[in-house]
Amino acid sequence: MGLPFLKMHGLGNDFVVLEGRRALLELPGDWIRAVGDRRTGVGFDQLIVMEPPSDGRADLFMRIFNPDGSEAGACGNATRCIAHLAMQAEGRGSVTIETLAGLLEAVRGETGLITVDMGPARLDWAQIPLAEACDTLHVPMTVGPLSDGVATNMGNPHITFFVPDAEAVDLAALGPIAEHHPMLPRRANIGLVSVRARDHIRFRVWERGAGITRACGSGACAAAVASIRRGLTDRCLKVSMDGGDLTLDWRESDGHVLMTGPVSTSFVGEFAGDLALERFS
Ligand SMILES: N[C@@H](CCC[C@H](N)C(=O)O)C(=O)O
Repeated sequence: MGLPFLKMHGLGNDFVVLEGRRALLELPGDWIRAVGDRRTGVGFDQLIVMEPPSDGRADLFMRIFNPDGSEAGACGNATRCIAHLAMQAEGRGSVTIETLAGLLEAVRGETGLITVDMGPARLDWAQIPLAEACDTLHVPMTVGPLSDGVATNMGNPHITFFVPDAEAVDLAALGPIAEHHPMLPRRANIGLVSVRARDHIRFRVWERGAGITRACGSGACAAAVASIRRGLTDRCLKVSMDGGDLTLDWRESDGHVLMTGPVSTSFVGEFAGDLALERFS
């Protein structure tokens, strides 16, 4: 039996989306890695499985896998994509999505862009988590020219480094070293920020378990929070990535980060693979 999938992306950060609400999908790690590898499979930055929610307040649960088979707690760009699918199916303008990191509320604005409340930025060293107690505004970790980073947990761990010119940094070489640095017991997504104005930053990312991607929603949240904490930008700003722009707002009243951006559907496909499917009763 074939397994249908949707290929979607948010600003070029691309996803294979599977329907797992009627039948529990048992996805072997080897299968995830083979499908995620662009040389052997359809390829993705993240594999997203829609599952039934465990919390009655949520419309659905979103499970997130990286192409190396690891599971992530948050994915901002995919949250917009899944929110779009759920809103379209229900004919509604807002939905609540459950993730490993918590409940995320999403609304479609008049322009068609989707805003997700990505929840609070977690800033304590143990919440990131880091290997030892330190000030997360100045993480004692150096990788080549990258140092004095800012650590943020947005449901997943991020280290943001400020550099004069993000384009000039060899992220392909430095990203994997930083991702596996001993300060990061659960690894981390590695971001580079160059500040362009009080309301605009340039952001490049090396994603944990995925490598360089064209955009990272949770990384954009972390980059915005880091820039604001350092006093380099205002609380509402544009984050420009290789794949396009997101608008970020770190709300003062509750410390939640609001992320606004677009959603795209690329194509519908079907895996012919022999996956174990366990029917819900
Ligand atoms: N693309 C994502 C982040 C995906 C998860 C990340 N690689 C991790 O392991 O934490 C986004 O848009 O936020």
